[in-house]
Amino acid sequence: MLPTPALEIASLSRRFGETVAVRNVSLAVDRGALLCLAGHSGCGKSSLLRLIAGVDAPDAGIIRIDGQEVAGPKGFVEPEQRRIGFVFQDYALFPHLTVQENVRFGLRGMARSDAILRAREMLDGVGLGGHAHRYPHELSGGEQQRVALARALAPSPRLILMDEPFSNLDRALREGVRRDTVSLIRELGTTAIIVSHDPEEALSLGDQVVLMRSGEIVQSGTAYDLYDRPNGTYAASFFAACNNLPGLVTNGHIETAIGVLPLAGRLSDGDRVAVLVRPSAIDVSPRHEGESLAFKVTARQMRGEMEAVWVAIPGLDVPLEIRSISRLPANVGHVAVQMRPEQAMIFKV
Ligand SMILES: Nc1ncnc2c1ncn2[C@@H]1O[C@H](COP(=O)(O)OP(=O)(O)OP(=O)(O)O)[C@@H](O)[C@H]1O
Repeated sequence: MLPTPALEIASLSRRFGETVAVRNVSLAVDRGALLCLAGHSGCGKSSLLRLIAGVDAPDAGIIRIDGQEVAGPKGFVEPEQRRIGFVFQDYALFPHLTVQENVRFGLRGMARSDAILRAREMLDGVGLGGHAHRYPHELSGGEQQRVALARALAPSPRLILMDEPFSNLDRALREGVRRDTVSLIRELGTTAIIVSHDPEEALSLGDQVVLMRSGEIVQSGTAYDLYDRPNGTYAASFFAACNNLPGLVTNGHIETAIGVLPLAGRLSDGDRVAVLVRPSAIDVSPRHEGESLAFKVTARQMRGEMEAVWVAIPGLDVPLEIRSISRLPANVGHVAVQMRPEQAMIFKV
């Protein structure tokens, strides 16, 4: 028999007037797994998190935690009874309580001496053992985030929910805090759901990534599934900018403005397709004007590790964007471009 998932959601919906914030969402998260909920602002990520936490109730559908129905036809389990930890975007620390008291707040009901020991253990775990008696305003943003994490994890929740937990940190700090957070969650074996609108963060964080749009799940899978095998143009473009080339199936292959691709999937002559190619999946090399397959460079931008190059392609409305790690000569005016066929994503239109 398969193990019971830590969280199971079936056909969940929540509507606010005309707006359907969550529409027929179903998903399962294995115990100890980390799921990242990704999507643009307003797609329903926070609404879904609130339903799981129990601070809001669904109009339809079922939520089960460790096999126990917490929302659905059998009734509704109050948030305090769900044993869920929550880390808010702004951390929501109590300003008048010390760091240790903030962590102990999550341990109401435990004997005082045990709570102090547990708070100390958690603060050591997030590297803040020496800051126990400080107040939140005496901490940096990264330290406040770690206190919020320690507070949420201290009561050993069945599930931890984190709403954009890294978005208030500056870029230099974010990656380190992200790594430490994930390693602590993994060490404790806690099942976690992290909301992010940042595509790179979503790909790097979770065992499982769920992409939402207008309250619905667009695609769910590993980061590799979503990035390498998106199920449509929306998922392909969400995780990285793509060039969108119109293609036509002709004589058993796909013709585009920058070359021909072998036929993939169930397509036949005359079918129109969208060929999505990431800027990094196109090779570029110098050519002389007038040579066959020489395209004009319209702009270049040095980005350090790579260079962004835009190239005018006859038949395309917008210049083709290429990101190249090999250097082009400073005075290059025309280039040849070559897309890597295995990295082209083809969708019937
Ligand atoms: N209490 C509410 N009353 C009315 N509409 C709501 C309410 N909560 C959410 N919505 C609407 O539901 C939709 C989903 O909102 P939600 O906050 O879940 O999105 P989100 O993906 O978390 O966005 P963000 O990343 O900006 O936080 C939005 O259109 C929002 O305006």
